[in-house]
Amino acid sequence: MDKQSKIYVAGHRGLVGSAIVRKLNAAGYSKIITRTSKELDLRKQVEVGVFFEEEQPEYVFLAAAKVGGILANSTYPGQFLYDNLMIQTNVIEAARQIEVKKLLFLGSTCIYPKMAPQPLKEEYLLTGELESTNEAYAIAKIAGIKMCNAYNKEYKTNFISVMPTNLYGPNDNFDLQSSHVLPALIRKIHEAKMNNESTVSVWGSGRPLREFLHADDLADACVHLMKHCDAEQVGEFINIGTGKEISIEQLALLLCEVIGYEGKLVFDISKPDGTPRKLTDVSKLHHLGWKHSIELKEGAQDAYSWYLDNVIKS
Ligand SMILES: NC(=O)C1=CN([C@@H]2O[C@H](COP(=O)(O)OP(=O)(O)OC[C@H]3O[C@@H](n4cnc5c(N)ncnc54)[C@H](OP(=O)(O)O)[C@@H]3O)[C@@H](O)[C@H]2O)C=CC1
Ligand SMILES: C[C@H]1O[C@H](OP(=O)(O)OP(=O)(O)OC[C@H]2O[C@@H](n3cnc4c(=O)[nH]c(N)nc43)[C@H](O)[C@@H]2O)[C@@H](O)[C@@H](O)C1=O
Repeated sequence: MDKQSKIYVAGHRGLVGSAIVRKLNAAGYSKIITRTSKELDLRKQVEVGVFFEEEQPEYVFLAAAKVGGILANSTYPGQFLYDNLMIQTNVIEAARQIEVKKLLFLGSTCIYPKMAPQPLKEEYLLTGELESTNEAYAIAKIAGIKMCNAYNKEYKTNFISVMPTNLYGPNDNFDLQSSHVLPALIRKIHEAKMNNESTVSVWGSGRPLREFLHADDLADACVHLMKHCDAEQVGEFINIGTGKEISIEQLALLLCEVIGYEGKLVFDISKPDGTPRKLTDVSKLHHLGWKHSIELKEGAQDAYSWYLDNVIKS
């Protein structure tokens, strides 16, 4: 991939897609193609095919998807399955038809079995029952991995699949019903502080462990892999993470410190905990020459600053 390559970033307005566009712009890539979901609904196969025929991208970052936290995933499994299957299937097939040089597909570490050994190694895929709260989404993502690998085998494409851990950063989703835990807690703790509330509600027991990677780090890893690692080096897919975990309770306490809130945490056990742990084994990623650089405390401060500058002040 060189600075004149035609690069399509699907989902460019999202948490991941916008980070990838920022990273590519900063590195001097000048031919970046984007479309909003209003301009191009990637669930529509014919429209996707016409777009690829007309634009002829050479590289594709597939960061468009229907994405949400534990409550959204467990409430709308049909939409999560349908939208993600349609989006990824249409884009991967259209990329094959016009012989895109390379495509990077974004999955998620929710693809692993609920009780898989930790840290999660890539070979643990499909070795056990999935976590029920996001099974539909996980099945879609597993189908995407299998499709990229099937196309590499049959059509000799160069399609790589990456499985990031939980992400956060600029352009995250702060809607309290559909978001992930970190942006939800930033908003809830900030609002508790502004409204002088004595408590803030944390869903579940607070005991689950999660790993958090800043979207700018993820974007850096995606560009690194797109530039330097082909399908045979990546293998079936590759984890992207920090290899470090924290409990939800400790995350909430860290965010209270970052935001300057001194009230109490109240745990709402009517909400699901989800999978108890999903810590990535990142040895394969390190072996391919990439390691994260943004630690959680620094990243959380950056995410809160972005929230203040772009959500509160807007
Ligand atoms: N957030 C996280 O914690 C994690 C995310 N991932 C993966 O990273 C990828 C991106 O996630 P994230 O950036 O968080 O998601 P966001 O919800 O922030 O962004 C998703 C993007 O997809 C686009 N999109 C959704 N539906 C359609 C559609 N029908 N047609 C065209 N575009 C569509 C949206 O476009 P528009 O804005 O124009 O509507 C949006 O920009 C996903 O594959 C997700 O599975 C993996 C692990 C963790
Ligand atoms: C990236 C990954 O993200 C999803 O999996 P998840 O990690 O379980 O998602 P989550 O971030 O929503 O929750 C993590 C933990 O945090 C707790 N929690 C506390 N308080 C809030 C809260 O206010 N909101 C949310 N959402 N969770 C909260 C919550 O109860 C749970 O124990 C997949 O659906 C899928 O999208 C996927 O791939």
